[in-house]
Amino acid sequence: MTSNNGKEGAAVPAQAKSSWSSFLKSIASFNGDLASLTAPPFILSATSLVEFSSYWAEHPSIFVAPAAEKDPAKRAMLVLKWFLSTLKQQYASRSEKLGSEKKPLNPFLGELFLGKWEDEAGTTQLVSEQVSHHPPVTAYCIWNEKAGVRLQGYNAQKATFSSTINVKQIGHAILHIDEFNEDYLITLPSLHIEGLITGYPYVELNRNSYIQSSSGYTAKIDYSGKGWISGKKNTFSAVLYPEGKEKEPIYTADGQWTDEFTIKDAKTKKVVDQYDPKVTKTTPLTIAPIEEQDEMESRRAWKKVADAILKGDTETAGYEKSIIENRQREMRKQEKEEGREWERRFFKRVPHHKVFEGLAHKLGEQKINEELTNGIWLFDEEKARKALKA
Ligand SMILES: CC(C)CCC[C@@H](C)[C@H]1CC[C@H]2[C@@H]3[C@@H](O)C=C4C[C@@H](O)CC[C@]4(C)[C@H]3CC[C@]12C
Repeated sequence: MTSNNGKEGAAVPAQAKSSWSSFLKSIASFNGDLASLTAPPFILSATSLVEFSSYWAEHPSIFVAPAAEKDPAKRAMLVLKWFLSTLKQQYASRSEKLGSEKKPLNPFLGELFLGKWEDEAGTTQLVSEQVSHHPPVTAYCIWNEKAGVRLQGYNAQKATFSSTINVKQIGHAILHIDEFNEDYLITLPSLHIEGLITGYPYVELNRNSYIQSSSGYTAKIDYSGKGWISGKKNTFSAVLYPEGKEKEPIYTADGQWTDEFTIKDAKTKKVVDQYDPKVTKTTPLTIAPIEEQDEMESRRAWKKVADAILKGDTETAGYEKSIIENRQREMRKQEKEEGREWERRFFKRVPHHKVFEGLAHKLGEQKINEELTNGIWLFDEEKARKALKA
């Protein structure tokens, strides 16, 4: 049950087999907080969940492409294309790289992941910050100044166990395009873990998710997987239609989010765009060398833990992790004594988010459940300017 690079059926060491079956027994009764899940060492990842925000823009050219499109319907189609192109990074990149999905490191309050992508799209910047620890919430902002495109959002996860681990994502993302003063609300799909029995877990997305634009277009993405009888892994089918007219689609998109997909004109059935992850390479994210990073930056803060996990040294990983956790406990105690709260570096809590509320209403979504995300989080440009200058 060590990584087998996706080749199932390889010999599994007896010790790993028995710790995996005890793990399976333990998750049947866990309480919904993924952070509290004690996974066997071989399923632990050396990467913190705060890094996952970068999956939104590993193809910067696709991320900024809608800003150059004058036609609003085509623009909405390009936003859908970008969203679909992020799914493989978000939900399958670990199983592809490591042979199976792994349990990420649980970020501490204030943990940061900062970087930028430099390529033909210019500079695209990323800030990701753990804005809450109980419940765990990550907020992020990704922007490309030249193109005038900005994505911001935050998310938490709530897990339940019923045959497998089922995860509901709480939160949303909003893409803003300056040129057209346009916003797109992106809802986050729920997911479940497949392959728990075989010991090579991977993510499958559930039901559907939406993209609602302020310009009056809705995209609905339906997810399906490999059934008992038919169907392929990681399949989706999407429609883009004028708001309220689901039966009158303008574009359709079909394929596998881990593989190729095609976008067609719904009337003429002509292919208008295609995407193949094997052809469209990702741009690597540039981050500061560890020694130049702030002490709150993820790779610097977790270095000793990550090194130990990669070496398979569980004892040292546990010891180094407890140093971080104890320091965090001390900080919270001190803040409580001083009657203050930890100051977030890039985000602020707001009472309402009008853009979200307006677009969510069009989708018939309920209000934001603030309790589940410890508030409504917005990128604070003022704070960011100061923090990035420092
Ligand atoms: C593998 C298993 C045995 C342990 C459980 C791991 C569990 C905590 C992981 C597994 C998949 C993770 C999802 C991941 O697929 C992608 C995303 C998208 C990203 O934008 C936000 C985080 C999220 C939802 C991860 C959360 C942690 C999950 C559920």
